Amino acid sequence: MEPTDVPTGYLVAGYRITGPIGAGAWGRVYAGRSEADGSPVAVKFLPPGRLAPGQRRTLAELTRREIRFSRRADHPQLIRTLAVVTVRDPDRQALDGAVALVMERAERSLQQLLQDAEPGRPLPGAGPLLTELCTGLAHMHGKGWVHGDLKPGNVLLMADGSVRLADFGLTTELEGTHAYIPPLGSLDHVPPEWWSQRSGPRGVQLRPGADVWAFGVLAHQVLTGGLHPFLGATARARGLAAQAYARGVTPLRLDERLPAGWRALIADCLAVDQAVRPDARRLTARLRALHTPPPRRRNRIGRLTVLAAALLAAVPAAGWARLPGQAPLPPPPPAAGAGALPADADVPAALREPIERAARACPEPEISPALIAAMLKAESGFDPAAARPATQEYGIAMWTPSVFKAWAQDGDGDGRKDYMSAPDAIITMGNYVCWLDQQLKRRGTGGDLRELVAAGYRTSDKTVADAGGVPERVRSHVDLVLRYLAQYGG
Ligand SMILES: Nc1ncnc2c1ncn2[C@@H]1O[C@H](COP(=O)(O)OP(=O)(O)OP(=O)(O)O)[C@@H](O)[C@H]1O
Repeated sequence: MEPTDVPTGYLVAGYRITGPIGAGAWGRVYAGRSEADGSPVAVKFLPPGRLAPGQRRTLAELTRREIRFSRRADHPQLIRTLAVVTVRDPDRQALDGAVALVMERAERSLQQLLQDAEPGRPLPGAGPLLTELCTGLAHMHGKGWVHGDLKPGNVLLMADGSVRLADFGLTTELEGTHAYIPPLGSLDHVPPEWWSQRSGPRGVQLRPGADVWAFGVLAHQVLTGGLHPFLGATARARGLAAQAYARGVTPLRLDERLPAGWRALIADCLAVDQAVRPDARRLTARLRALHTPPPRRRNRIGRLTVLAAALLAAVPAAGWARLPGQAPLPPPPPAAGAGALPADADVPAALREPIERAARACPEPEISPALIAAMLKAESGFDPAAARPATQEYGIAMWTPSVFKAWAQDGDGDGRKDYMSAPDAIITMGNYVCWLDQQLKRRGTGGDLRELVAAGYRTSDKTVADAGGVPERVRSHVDLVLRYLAQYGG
């Protein structure tokens, strides 16, 4: 195919090209800047080129899909397309008629990150990265779309650390239970059913389970510094190994360093029968739970802590000890009385144990009993029956029921997860603010993390990160939390 060489300084749709980023099978991507405000962009040129008829048809189909889905993609984890134009430049034949897709610019791709990774070790921030990615996938599936080409090269990492799913050239819309795409894809990430399918006039059939399979492969790569779950020197050999597993000839052999929870999640994604692969929404909830420490019963803490200390001492360099997504290693025990709420604090006696338990479950030092107590007092004045129906906030921690559902923990051990139960609401709050704290650290948002967490609980981690600190509209609430925090010795 004729390459689309775009010179530095070239102007397209108000964006000035500043240099090449990379090339894919069908197009080239360049860095650029907006002439209006200097903001960085990436511009993908899909060439008009002189192609063989079959190639031309495929390119036209990919371009049509890319334009269609890029324009409609509207989610924080899907790359945003700012403009789509057809280049008109009769003086440059190779460019005249090319389609230029102007997108927000990422810092690098997951593919690049994996190339530099140490085999066997999880990438830093692996758990939150996979969770964010899965949120984007769940959004697409919720709309009835299948991405169709999920692979590390199509997962982009932004300057603020957030993740975007990109490249909608093979994205398609479900018609009933199936969709159709041209018979293309990354051999390393296509599911086993892809290999055995005959391509009909509309291409090959696709279901959301294909994306879930690809996610399982990708999760294995992210959690093991790039190792593919199926062994082989080439993508085709790995594809054959995946097919042998699907036929029951060989068992699934995931990297043995993977902790049990992650191993089970990946194995579920790599189920041979695509009907039993988990859906992306459930997967997101499982991912969240995997990289936030679960609450523990008080009488088990001593035993678990001894075990954790032994494990930490035995595998200090294994990499897993630092994986944010790994729950099994509990934090070290608090020294007697350390972190406990002052005896004379106005925290109701019945709430002290769940508050201290919630804080202990989080390895982040900012998430102390004093902070959780201060947040609860500012939220509801410690009233388990509090309700603000106008804003859909209920219970002692003022949970919005739909948000609570995604994070819910059973704090009182009655087998139910109920935001009107104070222990359930408090333990879930601890779980959520622990994740918030980790997200804010990962995004590098500057400021006092306790303030940021209190603000994030009222808004979201993204709102706080975008504001670069406490957003003005929650300032007075955060000040209240800080006042109570000081009273509780925090
Ligand atoms: N919005 C973006 N910001 C920064 N880099 C990008 C952006 N979009 C794509 N890239 C990078 O540009 C390069 C080419 O991307 P492109 O989507 O054309 O191909 P690919 O996904 O690498 O391969 P293929 O076309 O075979 O799927 C890749 O390295 C990709 O990470």
